[in-house]
Amino acid sequence: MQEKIVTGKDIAERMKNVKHKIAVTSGKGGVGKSTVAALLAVHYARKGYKVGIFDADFLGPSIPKLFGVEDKAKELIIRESGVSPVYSEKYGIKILSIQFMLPSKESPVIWRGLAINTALRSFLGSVDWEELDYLIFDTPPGTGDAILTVMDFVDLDGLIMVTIPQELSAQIVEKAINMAKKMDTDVLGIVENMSYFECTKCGERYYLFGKSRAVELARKYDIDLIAEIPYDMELLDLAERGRIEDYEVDYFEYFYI
Ligand SMILES: Nc1ncnc2c1ncn2[C@@H]1O[C@H](COP(=O)(O)OP(=O)(O)OP(=O)(O)O)[C@@H](O)[C@H]1O
Repeated sequence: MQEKIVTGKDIAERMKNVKHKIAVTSGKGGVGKSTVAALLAVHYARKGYKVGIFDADFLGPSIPKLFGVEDKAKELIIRESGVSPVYSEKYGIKILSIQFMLPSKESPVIWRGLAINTALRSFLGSVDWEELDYLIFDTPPGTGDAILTVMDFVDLDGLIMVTIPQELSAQIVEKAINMAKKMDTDVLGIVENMSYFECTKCGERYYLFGKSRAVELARKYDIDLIAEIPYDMELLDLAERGRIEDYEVDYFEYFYI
């Protein structure tokens, strides 16, 4: 049987009842991009909006783990009309991840290039989100195929760039900002993660990774610095236990989209 090729029109049809679409990306891997995408989704969900997360991070899909829904793949409902996402426990955030398509959570994803592009398009064209106020895309780090495909096929409100206070991370974010410009996609803001660690006993701040370039980047490109998130053991603990929805601090209080 020949597989149907998903077109931009099919994807636009899927997205037509999604009001806002925001992609979260980063320069380097492991800087907390998925965590930021999850916290943004929780922020909107707490305000009563209908929210979805599309985990398009083919290299390290971690959204299901953050929300404790790794074992819910079997609950995915595949109908003629499309794939229905699973729901997070506390706020009913709709979640779809590449991880749900893997035989086990330890399975690596070894697709690349064209295969990533094709698989991503096929997902984008088959998920039945119904109505959403916000759809957050967690994309792989860097300026690779997945983010380009998302920018090509989805009419995004824009990108949020996540960085840490490290020269290499800032450099790659700068590249990503320039890529977004070339693709005519707005950068909604920069989030600096793991900015500092605050001692819970004496309140002193330690700048673990050194000098921040987030403020400089924000100024240079006239982009908002949305948040500076500290290294927080409670956040780490909740993330590890799949309870990110229980983390109470809201770093997006002053972010309006
Ligand atoms: N502010 C923070 N405080 C403490 N731990 C954090 C913080 N942000 C992220 N982490 C932890 O750091 C690790 C990496 O975070 P995360 O998976 O969100 O990064 P990522 O950039 O999405 O990684 P990848 O490149 O694999 O997609 C996770 O264990 C996460 O719980």
